[in-house]
Amino acid sequence: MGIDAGFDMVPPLSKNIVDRHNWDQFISSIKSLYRDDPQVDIEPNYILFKAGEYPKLPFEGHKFLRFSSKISGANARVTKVEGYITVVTRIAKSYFGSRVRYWDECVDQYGIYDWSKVWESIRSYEQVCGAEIPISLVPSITSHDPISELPLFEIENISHKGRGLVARCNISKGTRILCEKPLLTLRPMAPGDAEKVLATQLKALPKESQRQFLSLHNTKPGQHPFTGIVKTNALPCGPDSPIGGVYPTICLINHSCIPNSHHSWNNNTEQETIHAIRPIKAGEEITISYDRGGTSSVRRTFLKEAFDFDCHCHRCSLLTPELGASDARRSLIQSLDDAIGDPFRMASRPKDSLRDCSSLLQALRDEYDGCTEILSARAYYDAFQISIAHGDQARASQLTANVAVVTNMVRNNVTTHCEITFDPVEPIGNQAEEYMGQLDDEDDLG
Ligand SMILES: C[S@@+](CC[C@H](N)C(=O)[O-])C[C@H]1O[C@@H](n2cnc3c(N)ncnc32)[C@H](O)[C@@H]1O
Repeated sequence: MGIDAGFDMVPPLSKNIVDRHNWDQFISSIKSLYRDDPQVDIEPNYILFKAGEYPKLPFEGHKFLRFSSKISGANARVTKVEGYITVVTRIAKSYFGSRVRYWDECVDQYGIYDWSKVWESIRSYEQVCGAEIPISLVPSITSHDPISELPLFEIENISHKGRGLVARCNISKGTRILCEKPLLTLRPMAPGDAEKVLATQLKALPKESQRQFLSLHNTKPGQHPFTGIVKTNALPCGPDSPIGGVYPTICLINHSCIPNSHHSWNNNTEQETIHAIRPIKAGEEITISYDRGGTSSVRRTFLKEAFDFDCHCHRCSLLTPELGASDARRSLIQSLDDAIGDPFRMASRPKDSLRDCSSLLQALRDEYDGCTEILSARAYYDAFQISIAHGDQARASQLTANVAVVTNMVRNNVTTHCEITFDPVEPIGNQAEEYMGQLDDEDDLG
């Protein structure tokens, strides 16, 4: 008997690249913190804390459920196991946030997992899982022209932009153009540290992958060349992920403020995927968006500061009157989006909020030449939420057809979503939009 304390990882980590990356960083921090501590041993498969009940941290994060020990009794007092638990918990929280559930039986808190499961997980630390295929050796999947069996694109020099991908044949909307595993991934850190980490990662790659990485564009060559390549090319591994991935072919795709393709991270396959979001003609450049929207001056400033280039896309190359008209539409989109996001307005004036959703959809269509499924996703979702919040089941159910298609997009974030299927679904809408438009005074909403 005795009193236990520790933390559980809830839910457990998976084998995906993001979890693996975070766990590796966490283990490195623990190793360096306790490098000179004679009571902490680095065993072949885990870190062993020789205190209390000798808790362990495995090198394979997906096996981990609990870090704990009895914290009462002579043994524990002598070996200060409580201190290890406190410090390891704090560091784990900095990497995994609320997934780390601290518990302490002294104050009637108990772990989430059954002890039988925990013991089973600890026993599994002894065996190492089969070696994983290094990311860089997994080939990319490139869609092919069904007639010629050649890839759908070629790499060409593009005026003012360096290299880029150009469609070899007509590509229809929804086509998966390319799918790649990252050559390497990196989380934000000081440039000096990043350079060292990247040098180590690069060294471990096969020669061909090293060559691919080093051949990528670098807007900031100089003191930190590897970091410069990552800054110029990395795409986030998932919505809002701090981890960036660098890809041999996807990183050759240039930016456009009216892109014809979309990039998304698939957490299950750990691949970045490029889909056509509008029909692309043979000879047309394949482009994605690096920016966050806004008027041309906002985009220009962002692209210069974040990526150090002046945009030469079709939209930014328009003459003043057309560019001015585009900027006016972008400002309208921004103000409608802000108004829809106002929770007080949504609660007190739902009809106005729904009208804004409808106007936003129209403004998006005007600005993006009719191809707005991705950007429209949130507008439909917001309209659905407003209707549901006000008990308007009829309108909400009209919107569900749209929401069914778009929730996937919204759930995965409208800007960098994953796992979106671009089946040739009739754009969400027409019926639901008409229904949203019927906002007359007799309407029972609000
Ligand atoms: C990820 S790389 C794209 C591939 C690059 N063009 C190459 O030659 O390797 C990003 C760089 O491409 C160029 N680029 C991308 N989109 C551009 C655009 N719309 N206008 C001008 N340059 C662009 C910029 O130099 C930018 O730093």
